[in-house]
Amino acid sequence: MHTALEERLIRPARNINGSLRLPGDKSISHRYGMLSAFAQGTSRFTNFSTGADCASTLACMSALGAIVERKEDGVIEVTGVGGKVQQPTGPLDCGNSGSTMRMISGLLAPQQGEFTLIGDASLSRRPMERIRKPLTAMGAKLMLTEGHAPITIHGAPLTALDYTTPVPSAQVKTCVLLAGLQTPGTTTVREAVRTRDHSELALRAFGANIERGLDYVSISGTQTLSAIEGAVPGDISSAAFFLCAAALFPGSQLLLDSLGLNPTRASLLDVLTSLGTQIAVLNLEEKHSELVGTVQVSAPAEGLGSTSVTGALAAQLIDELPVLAAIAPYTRGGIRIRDAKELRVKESDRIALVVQNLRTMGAEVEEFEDGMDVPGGQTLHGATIDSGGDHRIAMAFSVAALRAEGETLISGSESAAISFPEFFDLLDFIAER
Ligand SMILES: O=C(O)C1=C[C@@H](OP(=O)(O)O)[C@@H](O)[C@H](O)C1
Ligand SMILES: C=C(OP(=O)(O)O)C(=O)O
Repeated sequence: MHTALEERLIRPARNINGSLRLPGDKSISHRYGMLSAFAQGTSRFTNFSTGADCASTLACMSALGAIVERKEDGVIEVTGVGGKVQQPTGPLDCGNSGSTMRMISGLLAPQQGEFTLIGDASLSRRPMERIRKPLTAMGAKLMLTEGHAPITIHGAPLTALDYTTPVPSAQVKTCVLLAGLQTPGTTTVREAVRTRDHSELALRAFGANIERGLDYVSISGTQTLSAIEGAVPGDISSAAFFLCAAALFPGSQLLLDSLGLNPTRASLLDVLTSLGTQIAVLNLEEKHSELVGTVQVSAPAEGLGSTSVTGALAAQLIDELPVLAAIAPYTRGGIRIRDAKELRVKESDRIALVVQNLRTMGAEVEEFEDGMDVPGGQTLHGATIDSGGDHRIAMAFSVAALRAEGETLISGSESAAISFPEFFDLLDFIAER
């Protein structure tokens, strides 16, 4: 089936002003959705992610026997299967969501039954060998299609594993932990760069026993999870678009409340600070061990400076790099990004698409295998942006468009709904024209 791409016109803005509360974090919602569906009892969440990716997770978990009820005001209730999933009647459709496919594979590998996981064209191009390897080492019977989806799993009892992840990936870490949860003995995941730790925090919240050190996390099997109630913190990766937009306009004032500020996710605030943006964090509290707070941003009168994102920082900021690169031409000194090769295997090749779209808007940019150099002090013009069906590219260039000369058309703008369906309405709300 071929569906026409939607186009969205973005006009330049004069300023960014406003106060917002954002929908729930996508990464946390995936984990709460998956774990509550697997646990014993009924869980209840407010501010669950409104994105299509988390809807894919919930749909897969329903097909596996969980009862998912959507109440008013973004509340969802999930009654779990109590540790044993049902055999689904057809393939589990993970849509566009790498998180869903990789994490559910770990959950299902030790379960009884046969499961097929499929995804859309973009997800079917993404690397899955990274989960096949550790799961196979645990004894799982898991077949890929030339390294990709569709994935077929013949569930079987597994043996515990001590695994060092070759690429920084919280999805792979979670996949192994979810298999370890159901496997006798202790399963350990070691990582050179500490990736987002929502799974560790969520597993604990659901009652699992997890041990962790600076560079490892261990889970002992077999454990039963119990239902929880909670509020999902606002999504900082969605907030990134508005934080970067505000940083572009001296005189802007943006306040985001109930925002997730987990230290493994909040490095963007440090990077924006290093560029000269003033950021205040207020009302910090913890919800199921996740830090939540209010963030107030205002841009420097003299414009943004320059910065370099490399090493562990690049891995921790991986989802925010497209928007950082998209605002880089408007800084005074430019932004250098390296060690971000993983960007090439996301929903699109995000290095290639960012470079292509920056050039379409008239920017000078140098592409590297693992990043890019974007010089500062540039003037961009409006253009037609190819989002490649990638939500973060569509939203990143909507932000770049706010400071461009002339209007910009975002082609494939509907992809924003993968993580942030409210994006364009909220952008209109805070952008003064
Ligand atoms: O665990 C998660 O929720 C995610 C981990 C990251 O992917 P990788 O695990 O592939 O690095 C990130 O890019 C993705 O948006 C969400
Ligand atoms: C890479 C992303 O998600 P996923 O891997 O779950 O598709 C993303 O949201 O930017």
